[in-house]
Amino acid sequence: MLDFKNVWKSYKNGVMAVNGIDLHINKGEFVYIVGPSGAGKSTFIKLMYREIVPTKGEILIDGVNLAKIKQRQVPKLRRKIGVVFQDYKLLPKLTVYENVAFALEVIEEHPKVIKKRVMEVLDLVKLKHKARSLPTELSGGEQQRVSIARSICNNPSVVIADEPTGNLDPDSAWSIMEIFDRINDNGTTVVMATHNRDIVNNMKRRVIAIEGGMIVRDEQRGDYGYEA
Ligand SMILES: Nc1ncnc2c1ncn2[C@@H]1O[C@H](COP(=O)(O)OP(=O)(O)OP(=O)(O)O)[C@@H](O)[C@H]1O
Repeated sequence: MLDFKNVWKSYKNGVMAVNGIDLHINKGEFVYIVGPSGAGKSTFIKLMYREIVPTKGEILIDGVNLAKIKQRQVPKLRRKIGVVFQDYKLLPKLTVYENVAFALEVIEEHPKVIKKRVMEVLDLVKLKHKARSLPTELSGGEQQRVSIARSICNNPSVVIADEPTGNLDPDSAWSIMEIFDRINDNGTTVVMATHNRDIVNNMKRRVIAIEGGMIVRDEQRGDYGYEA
């Protein structure tokens, strides 16, 4: 479902952040992206959801070449992809319900469908009872659960997460991982950049290690492989 073919990315300042990556991820896989700080993980993740485009090479999601699509087609592409960030990126003046509904309103989903789907995903992340709360009234773990609900509300084929547990205490981090696990069990591909050694070593999945913008290791049920 996701292919990188000889992908390179250099930034304007000359930094080569991704150096010739070839990769195939199957539908339904769960993949951790690990590596030292500055290794190129975030760049790799941003390429995947077309926040940035490669300097060279091709990235295909479900056969669609991300470099070839026009700017106006990007929202359509994003329907296939859910994105979760370390800092949640919720809209502070909107309630939990409205934050999730917003993702469906922008793709002009029918109001009846929106209501049903928002309550379904809030139920999945166990936050139905907080639907009327503002993000500032929630803990960090709860805010991240809202952001996951938002990322999956339009049934994407892949959820891409950049350090989703980076700001959370261990208990909240594990509750977030349980949700990702459940999403993956339902058939959604999950790609997650993380520095969380404990999680990678205890919830075994495919591990891709990046160093200097290159894949240096790719193992099924791998270890984190670096000191914490
Ligand atoms: N917008 C940018 N402009 C120029 N250089 C950048 C930009 N973003 C990242 N870089 C550089 O590209 C390289 C890879 O950065 P990236 O953020 O992808 O690493 P990372 O593995 O995600 O690091 P971390 O674990 O610290 O988040 C680094 O040398 C970084 O300084």
